[in-house]
Amino acid sequence: MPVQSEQSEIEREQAYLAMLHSQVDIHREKLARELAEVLREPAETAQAQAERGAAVGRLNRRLAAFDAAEHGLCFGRLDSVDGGRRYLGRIGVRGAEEDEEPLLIDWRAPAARAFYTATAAAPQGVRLRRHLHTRERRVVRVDDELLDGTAPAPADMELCGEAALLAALRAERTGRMRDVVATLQTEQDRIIRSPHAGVMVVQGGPGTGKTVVALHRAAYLLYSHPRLDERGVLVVGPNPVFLSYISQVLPGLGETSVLLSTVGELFPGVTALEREDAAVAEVKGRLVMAEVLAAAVRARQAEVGGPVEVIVEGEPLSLEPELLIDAAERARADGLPHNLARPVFCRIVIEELARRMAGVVAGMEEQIEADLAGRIDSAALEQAVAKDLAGLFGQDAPPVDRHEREHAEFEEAERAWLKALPYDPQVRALLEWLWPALTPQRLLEELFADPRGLAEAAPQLTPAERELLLREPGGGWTPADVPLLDEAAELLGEDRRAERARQARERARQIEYAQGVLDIARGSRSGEDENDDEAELLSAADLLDAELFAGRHEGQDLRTVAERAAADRTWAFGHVIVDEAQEVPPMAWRLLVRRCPTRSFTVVGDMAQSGQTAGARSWTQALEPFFGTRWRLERLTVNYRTSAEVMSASDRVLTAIHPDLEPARAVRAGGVRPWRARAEAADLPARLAGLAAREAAGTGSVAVITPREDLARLAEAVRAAVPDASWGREPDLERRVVVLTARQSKGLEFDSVVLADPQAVLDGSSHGLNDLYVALTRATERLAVLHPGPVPPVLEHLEEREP
Ligand SMILES: Nc1ncnc2c1ncn2[C@@H]1O[C@H](COP(=O)(O)OP(=O)(O)OP(=O)(O)O)[C@@H](O)[C@H]1O
Repeated sequence: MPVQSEQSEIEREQAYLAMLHSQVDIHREKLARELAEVLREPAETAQAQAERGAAVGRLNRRLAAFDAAEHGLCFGRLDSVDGGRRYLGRIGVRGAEEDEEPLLIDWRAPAARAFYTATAAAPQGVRLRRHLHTRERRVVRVDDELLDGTAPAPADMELCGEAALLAALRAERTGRMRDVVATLQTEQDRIIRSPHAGVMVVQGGPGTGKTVVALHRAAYLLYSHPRLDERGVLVVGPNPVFLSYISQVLPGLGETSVLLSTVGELFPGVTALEREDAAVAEVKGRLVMAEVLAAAVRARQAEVGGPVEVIVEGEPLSLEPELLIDAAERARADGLPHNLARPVFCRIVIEELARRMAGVVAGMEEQIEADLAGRIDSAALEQAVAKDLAGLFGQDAPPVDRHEREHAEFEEAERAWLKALPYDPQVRALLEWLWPALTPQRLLEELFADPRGLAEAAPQLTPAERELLLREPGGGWTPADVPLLDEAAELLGEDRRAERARQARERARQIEYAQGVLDIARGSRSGEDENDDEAELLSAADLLDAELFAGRHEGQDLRTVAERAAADRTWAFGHVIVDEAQEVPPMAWRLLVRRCPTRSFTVVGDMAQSGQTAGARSWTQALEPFFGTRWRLERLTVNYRTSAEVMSASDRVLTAIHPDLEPARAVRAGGVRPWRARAEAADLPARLAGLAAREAAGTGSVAVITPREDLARLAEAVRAAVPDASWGREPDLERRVVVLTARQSKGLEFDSVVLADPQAVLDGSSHGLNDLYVALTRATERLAVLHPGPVPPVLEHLEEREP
């Protein structure tokens, strides 16, 4: 487009953008007023409170969407062959009149679709696609694409909005992923809008936009299924660094009903920060652990080797194993989890003990009677008793049936024991031993501290594998423990009676507090109500007020859906997105399926990037145990991140991992050629530091990727040259230079990558090739490899240079 006409087009679009922003400002103000009004209104019944909570949530979400659209509000325009024109943006904007055509169409609306799918070959009625590049509220450039057949046919792959896409891809990385609503590509759009309700798996090589697709799909689903807002979407990533990398994308799209989490953060109340050996985590992740835990719970249910004795009021009672086995079977009969079956078991045992105690007492009485009978003339005694009774009741004295009396006495004694025994310390100790009330934490700690118990619960594991699981209690939790805790929580169930009693006490306390507040308020009134009768009436009425007053402060849960979901282990999400899904072990899948009983999943990953020691080799192997064959596979084939040059540097590694996996096609060529250099082991830290400093002086972000064992030493060397460089458990991705391991770099990207000691990365784990592949494919522009020894054969083809 000639410069002058581009300028006038920019001005024209500027006017439209300014009008859109002023319209958004009006809508935003209206919403803020509505929100203030809702918050001001009293809500006294539970229903009113729930309605108010829902209204506040809805208004807050809409406000967040308006706020998020402040930047890049409008990014596209479609002109149709019939003269129609539509503007596209991050949100939909209506005009002042209800029936007016929308001023801006939400990118997720069906009417926006052609923006992502129209091509020169299949223009779908579109004549022109325009990308608007904006900075704050200003239009700075427009890119036009004519789809009327006048443009030359693309040489290889047809890109949608090529100029805008390439500009976005060339932009420097900031350490935070951005949304790409303006440049989504057709194959990505198809997956994002897929109506498939079940499990969708997206396989794609590095940089093909799997994370992009997953996050935009979450936004799309929340838009097209408004009810999903109430249940929220869970996005699971491999580690906190990755989550912080993607954390801005969905809020930037105005979506707040989303919880980003690692699997290790999904058990409220447990912070799983401990590290452990990959071999231990691998055993904990196996599906067989579900059986092991079930057996461990079973072993805590009256598994006794012989009769069990308990002394009640000095009386030794013995319970035979058959009786206990029978009681345990009856307690389990309804399929209740352990803690909920416990009261059933306890009741059966207490009934038995009460019967025995009543029998013991009756036996003692009989014995006394028998002893007396030996010494007293019983006929004379009965005569004397009859005479006494006649004296009391006249001739109507009730006849005495000895058996009936004994039976009634027995029953009464039994009832008394039924009441008393649950408080008897010996009985309580016995029941706690036979069928303890267990928390998931206690079950796991005790199991992993008990070699014999573990051997009995886990015969499927080898002694060496069981040895890996053993540890002292109290050592903290690891991420691999979390799915086990979750599994245990399901097997144990939660006896909520104590919690309900606590809530009742809490409510009584609130009412008492409210009453106190009202009393103080009343105390400041004039003395006119101080007539006794009236005071009596008042206090009853005030109690009602106090209840209402207390009620005002409960039930008003104004937390966001994500906050509520994060605090509730039993929260059922409307949809779950699993990124880097090739990393998810089977036990974690069980947990995730429980978090979404409707099994609505988007699963994205790349089998070639699996770092799991015993990871699955295929999606079928990974998913079949949980979803059977009920999942659909989609593929992404174009690599948007790395240049063709960087891609070809990693080709041989991919072939070594999976000869049958097709490498993704790089979207752009002509970048800097990757290179390698030999650096003697003793010189490696200094050489690496020098190279990092040189790269840092260039453009964009820099990652120095090191073998795990050498991270601290090499990171400190880099820091000596680049003091601002960040490394550690959660490095700051917004620093110019970040030092990390290949595992930590999963899912991330940097303008420049310097890889240190590839052979040590290869030797560092049984999945060394996969780790190396991940490391090489993080670079968008520049890639350099420093190798202390001979170069690994898979990297021999890189150009050799002086470092
Ligand atoms: N349509 C697009 N428009 C602009 N940028 C895109 C597009 N698709 C992907 N990208 C960019 O390509 C890069 C790689 O995307 P993403 O991280 O989603 O890939 P990935 O398949 O998850 O990669 P990996 O498996 O290596 O983690 C990101 O910078 C992303 O913003």
